[in-house]
Amino acid sequence: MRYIQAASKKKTIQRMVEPITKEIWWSMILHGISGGLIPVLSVFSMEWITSRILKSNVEIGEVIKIIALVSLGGFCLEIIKTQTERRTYNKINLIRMNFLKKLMHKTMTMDLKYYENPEFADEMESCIIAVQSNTNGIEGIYHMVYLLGAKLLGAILLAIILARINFWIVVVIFLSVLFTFWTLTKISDARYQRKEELNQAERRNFGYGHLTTDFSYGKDIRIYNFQDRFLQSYENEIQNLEGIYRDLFLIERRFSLLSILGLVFADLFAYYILTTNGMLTFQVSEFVMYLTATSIFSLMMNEITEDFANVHREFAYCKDTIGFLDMNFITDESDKSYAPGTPISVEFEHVSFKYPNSKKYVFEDLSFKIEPSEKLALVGVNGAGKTTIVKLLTGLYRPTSGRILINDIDYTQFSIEDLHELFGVVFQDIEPLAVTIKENVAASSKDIDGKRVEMALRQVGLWDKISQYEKGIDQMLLKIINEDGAVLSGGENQKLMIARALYRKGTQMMIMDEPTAALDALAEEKIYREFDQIMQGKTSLFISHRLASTLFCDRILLLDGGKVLEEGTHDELLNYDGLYAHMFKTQGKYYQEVEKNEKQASVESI
Ligand SMILES: Nc1ncnc2c1ncn2[C@@H]1O[C@H](COP(=O)(O)OP(=O)(O)OP(=O)(O)O)[C@@H](O)[C@H]1O
Repeated sequence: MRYIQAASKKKTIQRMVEPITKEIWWSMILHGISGGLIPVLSVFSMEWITSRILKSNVEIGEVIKIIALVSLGGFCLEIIKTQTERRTYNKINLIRMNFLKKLMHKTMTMDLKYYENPEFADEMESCIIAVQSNTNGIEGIYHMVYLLGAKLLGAILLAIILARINFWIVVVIFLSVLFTFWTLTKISDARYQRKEELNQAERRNFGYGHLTTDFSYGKDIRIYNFQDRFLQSYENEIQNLEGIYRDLFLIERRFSLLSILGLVFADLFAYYILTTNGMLTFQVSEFVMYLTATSIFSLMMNEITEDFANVHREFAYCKDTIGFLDMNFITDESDKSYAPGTPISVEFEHVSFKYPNSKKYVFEDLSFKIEPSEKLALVGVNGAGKTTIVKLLTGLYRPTSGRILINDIDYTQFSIEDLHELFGVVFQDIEPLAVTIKENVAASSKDIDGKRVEMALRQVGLWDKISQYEKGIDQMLLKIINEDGAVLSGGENQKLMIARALYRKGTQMMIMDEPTAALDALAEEKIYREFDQIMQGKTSLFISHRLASTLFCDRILLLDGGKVLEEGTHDELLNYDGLYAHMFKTQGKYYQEVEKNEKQASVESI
């Protein structure tokens, strides 16, 4: 793998043993002893019962007594075995959930450059596989190892019994089992080697499933007839997966045939020795006992082999998960705190940047400064790099070269938490979370100041709407988790996100990336009018395609070809008569025409 390094065997075992509590260990011992004695009891009971039945003067009462005692013993052992297993099942499940929690934390805190990288996502899939199921991965191994104790003890005791007839029976069965283990590991190794291909195919399959079931794509799929296109692509994905599975199946078929041959040979050998040696030396009851012991031993050894092979298979994924959890995916981590308490200045100093998987630079040698409390508008054509500037400024990505300074200090010196605390950001692709309105605004579930939530909602003009809900700011949003959740419109969501940026106490700079794109003209006009009050004197960066909306800003930067092409106030740039003036006039003409058409339409309708 390129990004994630699997942990060593030793470290993986260490990490997996750490969370096992004393209670689980004791349960395992109790389960192992009770489960291990059951097959031995069955084997001896055959001898006890047969010898009584074959006596010339059969005493039915005695036979029934033995059957009753054996059944009672078996019942007690079975109860201990199943009860200990049941009680421990949930505890093992919790261990897996804790691993999953750590993985979720890692995923949510790692640098965005990993999160946005599909190659990384494919590698991460192997780590997720190990924590998302009860029967596979980490939890699967715990369950299998837990159950193995009983099987191993049973097999050892039976091996001791069988070794009394002929030591070679045990040796041959053991060798055949080793051979089966080898074949099974070959099969699982083949699968593991193709895991990235499989993950990639599964990710794309999931992607198509998501596309067709996520209702936000529903309208476009129907209107633009994407159905055939998606079904065709999905068909290709099925064929791709089928190809991989076919290759794996061929390997599986070859090795499983070999393993079956090994097992048949071992069984034939054991029964041969038993019949040739045993029939001459043993009584019938002993013979029955050894016959039963041989078949149970052979079955148990097969089960044990399969369990070991499964543990071997799943362990490979666990090594990836532990490796992932132990690795650091946060760059330039500093624990130095920083809380200036006043509006900040921001400076890009000869910054060059390209995305990790890309050869093309978005900027080369970009320099500009935003003074404390200054309101700067950033404009430019699509793809000019405006959002990338926000990602760099907020530390979601770091410059490839050059420095970003906050209050003249290199921002890599501050802890990422403190850096994030400085910014109230509203991105263009906004999505509220499926929690209450107040949690959405406060971005927290604890210590929420209801008054501040209300004030922020009033400032963005959303209070009238929210106060109409019976539960007010305690109303849940979205229907994914709560079917009574409220669904806000695109513009209302955008207002909610602005309210979130305003709520934060530590915010010293407001960043608005197309914050009004989904707002209606009245709401947009109101927000601009009240922008000074909304921004509360904070340093502000405002990105918008509607150039008229930049009028209230102190300065405008026009970004083009990875450089600052023009810079100045709105009037200065109009006088300069460059690209900004051209864009503004074109937009102005468009808006004037729309306005003219609307007026004409209303006159005609009268
Ligand atoms: N995660 C990414 N990986 C690789 N390239 C990216 C990534 N995100 C953006 N880009 C590329 O970086 C360039 C700048 O993108 P950015 O989103 O910053 O532009 P923008 O000016 O905000 O565009 P718009 O006005 O359309 O929102 C684009 O060429 C885009 O394709």
